[in-house]
Amino acid sequence: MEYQEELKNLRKEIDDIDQTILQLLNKRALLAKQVGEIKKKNNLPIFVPSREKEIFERLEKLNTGPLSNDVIKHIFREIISACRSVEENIKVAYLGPKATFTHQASLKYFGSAVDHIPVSTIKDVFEEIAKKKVNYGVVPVENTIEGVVNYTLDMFLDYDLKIIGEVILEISLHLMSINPNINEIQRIYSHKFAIAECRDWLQKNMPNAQIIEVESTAKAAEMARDDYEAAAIASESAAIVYGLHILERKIDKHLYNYTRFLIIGNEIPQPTGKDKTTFIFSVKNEVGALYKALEPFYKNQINMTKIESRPSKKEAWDYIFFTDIEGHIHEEKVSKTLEELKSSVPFFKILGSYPKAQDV
Ligand SMILES: O=C(O)C(=O)C[C@]1(C(=O)O)C=C[C@@H](O)C=C1
Repeated sequence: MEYQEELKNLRKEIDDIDQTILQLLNKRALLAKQVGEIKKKNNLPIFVPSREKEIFERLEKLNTGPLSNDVIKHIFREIISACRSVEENIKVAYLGPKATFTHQASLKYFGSAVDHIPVSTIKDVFEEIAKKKVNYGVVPVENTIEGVVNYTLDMFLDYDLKIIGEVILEISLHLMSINPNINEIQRIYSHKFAIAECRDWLQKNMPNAQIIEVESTAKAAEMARDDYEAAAIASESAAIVYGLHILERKIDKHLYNYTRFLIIGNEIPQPTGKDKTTFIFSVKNEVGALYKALEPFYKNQINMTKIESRPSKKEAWDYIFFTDIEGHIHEEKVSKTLEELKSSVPFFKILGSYPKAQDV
């Protein structure tokens, strides 16, 4: 009986704390609203990734536990997302349908208090932003197993939009079905990347199943919901959204299966000290042209983290180089080096300077 009294007292203390948290959350939201009014008057963007990053880093330093930094980040992502939504209703288009990995990336980046709008193609994501129907967009750009999503890179040649951020997700692919018996599965639906990532497991464990490619892992889950003899390879959240049983977990069997997504918008975010700049350029078709173009980066000690070539689609055998470097365009060293490159090549364009993804 004594413990009941103790429980009652502890719960009373929790109730009091919840009340204080509730009052403070609303107080925080009202302050954000005032910040939002100043930003609107001065024509500044409502979403400020550099400020959000500063908040997460500060809290990480202040945190003494027992809650982990990951948990704190998760909670504050939602608090900031909710406060932002009091300032403005932000709309984000992502490569749908609901429960794709891109949807998860969008939730991870913006939190749940924005309008996450599914669209059918990567091109539609760019189109919605260009037409100002949404503020931002989320698209996949590369996977550690399957490589670059060329289609996303090509879109930057057709649209004058900026990369404002990136987010990295660990990919775990599961086999799922409305049918709890794996032995009755005749067909398996999934996206071509997911099928390739699970090929070893499929050959070994389900060699007779028919493999059917569809547009996304989420679409696969939706189709499996309506076909009792079928399974889908998709994410945990797709299993939840479409009400499927997970028959086998993590069939991709890759230790490092990550996908990087780009957040697309119109502005260049402020520097945070841990940024990345992405640009594209072409070179003349002559000996040493690429070597000469890249020399300023070596000379000025700027770390180039990626370079990817794609056909320009203007002339046969003419290429555009998609390049990532460390640093922000507002840093003098970076802007000077890029000026140097710009003056020596036939084509150059900045795609964005944005905070590096924190995890991984
Ligand atoms: O500091 C701001 O600019 C705010 O609008 C407040 C706030 C927050 O909730 O802390 C909300 C949205 C911004 O992206 C950054 C931070």
